[in-house]
Amino acid sequence: MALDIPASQAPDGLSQSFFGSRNRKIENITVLGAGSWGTALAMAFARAGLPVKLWGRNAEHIEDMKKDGTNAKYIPGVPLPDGILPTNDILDAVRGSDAIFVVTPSKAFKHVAREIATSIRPGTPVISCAKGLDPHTNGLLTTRIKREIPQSVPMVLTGPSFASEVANEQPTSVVLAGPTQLADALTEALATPNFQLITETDLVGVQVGGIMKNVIAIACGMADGLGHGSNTRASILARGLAEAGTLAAALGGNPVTLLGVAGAGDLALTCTDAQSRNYSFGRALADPEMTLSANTFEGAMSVSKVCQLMKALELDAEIAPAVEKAITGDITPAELIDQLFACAMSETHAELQLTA
Ligand SMILES: NC(=O)C1=CN([C@@H]2O[C@H](COP(=O)(O)OP(=O)(O)OC[C@H]3O[C@@H](n4cnc5c(N)ncnc54)[C@H](O)[C@@H]3O)[C@@H](O)[C@H]2O)C=CC1
Ligand SMILES: O=C(CO)COP(=O)(O)O
Repeated sequence: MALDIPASQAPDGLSQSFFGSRNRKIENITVLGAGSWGTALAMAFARAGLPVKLWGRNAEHIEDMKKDGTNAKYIPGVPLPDGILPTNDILDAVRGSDAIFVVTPSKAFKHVAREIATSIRPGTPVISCAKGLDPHTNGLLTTRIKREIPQSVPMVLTGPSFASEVANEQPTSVVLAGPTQLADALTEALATPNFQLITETDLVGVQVGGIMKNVIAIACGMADGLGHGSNTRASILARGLAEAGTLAAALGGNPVTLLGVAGAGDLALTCTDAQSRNYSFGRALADPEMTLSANTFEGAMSVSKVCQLMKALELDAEIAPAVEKAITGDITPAELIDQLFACAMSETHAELQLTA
């Protein structure tokens, strides 16, 4: 297995080159991926007053969006604000862009990054908004961005943010991680009272928070689907936070980051709310009568990769391996709960270690 572990911070020089001698500002935005999260983000950015090109791969879907003035498939009932230009031409979408948000599922990152690589200006922020691992390497998505588009500045947008709530202007805070000067400039351009951006420099910690909350939410969904109580769910959630902390530290991130919006915040959201597709996926494993309408389950896609990564890093893990086994059918959801509550918790797992 190829291990591809990051530090992924852009060299200072590149983010400096964004501002450069022509004093570039954030004046236009590109969003790649016209699913639920891409569309909700495009709406938030357009409400901040910036023109947004919203690219989707399906030409018919894009034509429907232009005709109807809404994304009926993913965000029904919410009109697209002025300033959003849906397009099916990915190169036109990224050419001349000041910031590119990649909002496809993780599995598409390599292909999308390769397609746009030669059309990106040096120093342009390319911001991962997905919450999974690169399936080709088990590495972080910022590492993939850097590899495919070396002249770009990889960044991350993550945190507790159901797309439909952002689209409906519910007050929301997300984290924007990357070099400080660029993160500040993007925050100034994009934040509104109902869509706040918190800047952060720990690219590794925030990505691990987003990846792991999806895996832990599947376990919480199983517990709830079996009819267990809030105690059970809270225990899995807290132990999942610790498991995420060990992974973040091993990859060079700071476990303290996991206590913030992009860790504990997103876990609290995803592990307790039926709006979450990952939580619902777990519930459906425990309750075969339940049907699922969505089809993006990042936690289910990434759990085996997370397990391989943790094994390669010689980390103890309880929840991710149990979730993997429950998905492959090696254990039942009831056995998952038995396993998690039978195993004696080591000190590392009992507490989130607060030093990197
Ligand atoms: N929906 C949400 O509330 C949030 C989602 N996210 C993350 O955003 C990412 C995208 O999720 P959603 O937009 O929710 O999924 P979605 O299922 O609503 O939409 C996915 C979009 O990606 C497109 N797509 C799929 N495969 C592709 C490929 N190979 N190339 C190009 N486009 C492709 C689909 O056509 C669709 O437009 C995921 O990593 C998810 O974890 C993060 C925060 C919130
Ligand atoms: O990431 C999300 C909210 O922060 C969305 O979670 P799901 O992918 O589980 O729906």
